[in-house]
Amino acid sequence: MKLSLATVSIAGDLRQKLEAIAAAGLDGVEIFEQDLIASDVSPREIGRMVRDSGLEITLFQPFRDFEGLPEPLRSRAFARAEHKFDLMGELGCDLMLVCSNLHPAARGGVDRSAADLRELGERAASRGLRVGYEALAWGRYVNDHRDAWEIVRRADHPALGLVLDSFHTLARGIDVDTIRQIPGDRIFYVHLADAPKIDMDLLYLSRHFRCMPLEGEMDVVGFTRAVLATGYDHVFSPEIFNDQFRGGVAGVIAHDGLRALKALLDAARRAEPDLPQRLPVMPAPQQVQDVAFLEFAASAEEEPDLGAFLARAGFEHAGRHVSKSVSLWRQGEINILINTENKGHAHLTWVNHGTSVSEIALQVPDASAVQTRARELGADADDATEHGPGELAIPALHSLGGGLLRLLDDGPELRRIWERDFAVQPVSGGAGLTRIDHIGQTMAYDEMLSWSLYYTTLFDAQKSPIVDVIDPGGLVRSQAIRSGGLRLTLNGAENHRTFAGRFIQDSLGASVQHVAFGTDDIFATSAKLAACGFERLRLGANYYADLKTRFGLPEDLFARLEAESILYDEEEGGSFFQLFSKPRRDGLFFEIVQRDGNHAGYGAANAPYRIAAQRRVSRAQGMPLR
Ligand SMILES: O=C(O)c1ccc(O)c(O)c1
Ligand SMILES: [Mg+2]
Repeated sequence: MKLSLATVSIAGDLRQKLEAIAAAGLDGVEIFEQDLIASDVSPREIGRMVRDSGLEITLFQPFRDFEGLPEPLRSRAFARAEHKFDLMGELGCDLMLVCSNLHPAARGGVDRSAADLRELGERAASRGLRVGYEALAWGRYVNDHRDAWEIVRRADHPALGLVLDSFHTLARGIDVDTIRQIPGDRIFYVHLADAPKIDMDLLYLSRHFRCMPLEGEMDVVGFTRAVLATGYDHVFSPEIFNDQFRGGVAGVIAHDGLRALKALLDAARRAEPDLPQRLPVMPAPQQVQDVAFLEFAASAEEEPDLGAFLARAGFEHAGRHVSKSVSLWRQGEINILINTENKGHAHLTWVNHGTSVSEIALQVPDASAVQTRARELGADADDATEHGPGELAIPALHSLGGGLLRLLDDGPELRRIWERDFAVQPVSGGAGLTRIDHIGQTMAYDEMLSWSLYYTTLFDAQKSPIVDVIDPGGLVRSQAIRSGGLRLTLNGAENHRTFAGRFIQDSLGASVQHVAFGTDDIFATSAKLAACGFERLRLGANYYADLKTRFGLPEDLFARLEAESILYDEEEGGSFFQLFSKPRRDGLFFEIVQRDGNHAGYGAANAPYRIAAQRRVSRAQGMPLR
């Protein structure tokens, strides 16, 4: 089995694309014709470049508008194909994709198409080449893999096979199990792509919104299982037409491609253990149990200010690291570290991003198995575990954006972290914050899919549909991910005029912008916070005027919400209370939430009003927001 990537999936000129695909560790590359024609490198030289970088060319594509044409178009199509066969000889590629015809003059008819493709197969075979036929979801006569297969079956030529593409099958809602009846050796190639569930013209959806397998909402695992069940064991190749990918960082997207492929094959193997192929073996994805701690990187000068921000939220100083300049702040089950070391990862984070979250530590069932899975999925885990003599070696991984994920478990070593690495003193109850409810990470919108892929492939996690949040400066898209006790909200900012976008610009890259803490009694917490000097974000009167009529809240409850600037939301599962701190000058803020019943949301309906209020505060503090 070979893992490949189509050049159309990433940004750059052909040379840059090949470098990125090779560096990501894929086995092969599929040359999209436009990339070749646009290049000033000769086909022979391209072939050499590919092989020199350790890759092979898995496919040349697409050859369009071929089958079912009347003369003289038919003869011209064959002449065009012969020219492409010459080119493939120079490239050193033996498989060409023919996609189903869109030409207005094309005629239907299974036998006519089968005859044309049979002849093309014969001509290809005479040069030692092969042809694969793919049904485009918007093909004029052929738009279903079952019809494409019937044509290939009737053409009955060894050099002609079928190309399957998860997008075309899944976007049309075709039962993937129909693939299981196709003999595996008649499938010549498999394209993989996912997409969000948006109801729109399929050609437009395909050309702009495809994404890597597992990044969207289609059942690409079911598709892949059906393909594997046929015995197919050749190439799997993401072919992603995506507006963000075209302008993204090629190396990152190529890396995502490999990660998506490996996680996809792993998911298929777990769902269907009897599959005949040798598939990548890695530890199972685990559910996170809890957030064990968060570490902020700061300078010694800035530590008092951050400490005061924590103290105003009810945190108490609870001890220090035995050998490093790291202080521990506690409340309920929550542990927050402030690291002011002048070397190591935290220091680097501070140098690059200023005061910001440098590590997220997660409690998992088996930390070293998570680290192994991450490595198998291409995460860098080697130099991440910094520790002094006599201190615990806590497994860690580099996550995206330069942060570290630290992994703790209940094994005999790691469960001793607080007694071994810290001198801890007891604290009182603070303001009643019990645990970290969720962590809000802000990134550029075009990086958001990479982040969600990272978390959802590493852990046993579910993602919620993306919601649009309107900031007066632009759109921010928000994606919630949950794995057991870990809830994340990824906020993708489209520009730097939004509150989130401004934060990315100021911190020079993606980072944690907010931490939400849970309480069991928002009003008791609110009173205690007031006593601690918590600076709460004030919502406008218009918000409360609307809230009053939105839900039938009792008068006294509503009055308290308004007086204490607590936001409210409701869904079938229960109610949700939110209270925000004013943002710091750097844009970081805290949120306090109470979930009643099974409320699983994040107050998306309130987000635009909260953001507008935050912008007012930040502008008053001198942050240059329009
Ligand atoms: O959008 C297209 O035209 C196109 C071309 C080739 C493919 O393999 C495909 O899936 C789509
Ligand atoms: Mg395709």
